[in-house]
Amino acid sequence: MSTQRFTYTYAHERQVAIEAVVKACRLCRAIQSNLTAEHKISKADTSPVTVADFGSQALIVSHLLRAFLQDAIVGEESATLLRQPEQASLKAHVVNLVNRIDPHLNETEMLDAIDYGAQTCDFTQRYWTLDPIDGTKGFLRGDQYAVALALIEHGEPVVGVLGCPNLLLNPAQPEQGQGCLLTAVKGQGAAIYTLEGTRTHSISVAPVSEPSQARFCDSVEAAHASHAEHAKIAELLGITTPSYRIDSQCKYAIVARGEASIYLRISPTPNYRSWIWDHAAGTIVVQEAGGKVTDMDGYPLDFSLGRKLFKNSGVIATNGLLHEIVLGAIRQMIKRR
Ligand SMILES: Nc1ncnc2c1ncn2[C@@H]1O[C@H](COP(=O)(O)OS(=O)(=O)O)[C@@H](OP(=O)(O)O)[C@H]1O
Ligand SMILES: [Mg+2]
Ligand SMILES: [Mg+2]
Ligand SMILES: [Mg+2]
Repeated sequence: MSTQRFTYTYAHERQVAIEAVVKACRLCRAIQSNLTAEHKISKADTSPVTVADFGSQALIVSHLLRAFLQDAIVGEESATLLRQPEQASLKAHVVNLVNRIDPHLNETEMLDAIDYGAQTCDFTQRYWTLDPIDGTKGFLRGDQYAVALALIEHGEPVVGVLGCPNLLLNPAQPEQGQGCLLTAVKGQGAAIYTLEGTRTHSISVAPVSEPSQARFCDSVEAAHASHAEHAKIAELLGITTPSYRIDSQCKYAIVARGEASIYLRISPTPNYRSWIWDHAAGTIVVQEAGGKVTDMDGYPLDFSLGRKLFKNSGVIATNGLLHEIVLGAIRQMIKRR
């Protein structure tokens, strides 16, 4: 008797996730091209949020739930601020923007969709995680940002979609213009899609094995990454080219398609633990493009513990070939601290 093993392909999950991110990118693009000072709102932790962050979360959560009614979704934002009576005009603004993309979503449904993402869940089981705008500071500056959505199963990403509205579709052919999606499914590789959701080509990391030839990337914001320590690591590796500073999970995107081979993220804040949505989609995109992602001690990122990567300090993404040597340089840098 022959036994056939059934391999789950996540085809439906990937398609629905792409559709959701396409919608959110349309909203974010429209807002970024008309940004004014009033778009910047400070959250309780003083980090910025905009109408686009709320609108993006509403569109993505509601789209996912139409297909996967039972699924848990963990997003960065909540509707608490929008529900305050004194924020009625802000709320109306978000409803108006969302309705330009999805006219069927009323105010109550929109607020409920945003808050659906603020719930907790069993992080050891299947759940989605969403950063409706990653790199909000970059978004506000008019620079790079990403819409990042991933499906997690048993603590690891199995599907990832990164919407990057300001990243060139194909750096080898800049005339094709700005805006792309990167997608990956566990065991199936990574690919680029247009911002409208059409597949264009598969991608892979750069085959660089000599560290001094590698280009590395890190955060624009000095508050998010220790630029001084990154410079020491680069020096230990013999890298003389300055880092490619780029906001958001676009850093994972450029490693995945070979424009850089190392992404360093050592926080300047001691004991800082990253949010899961800041790394889930980027991690699987880099891994499926042939690269490697770990924390600064070389351990895999563990997405099963809650809203943060509680067991991981720092994040290092490389083309794989350079991973061990980068971890070695980090150990040397730490010894000299
Ligand atoms: N102290 C500290 N250390 C490390 N990381 C931090 C820190 N503070 C904030 N954040 C998170 O950084 C997210 C965006 O950072 P990036 O470096 O990718 O973009 S940027 O260059 O800073 O714009 C940003 O994500 P968004 O809030 O989605 O924009 C934050 O979650
Ligand atoms: Mg934020
Ligand atoms: Mg983020
Ligand atoms: Mg965000």
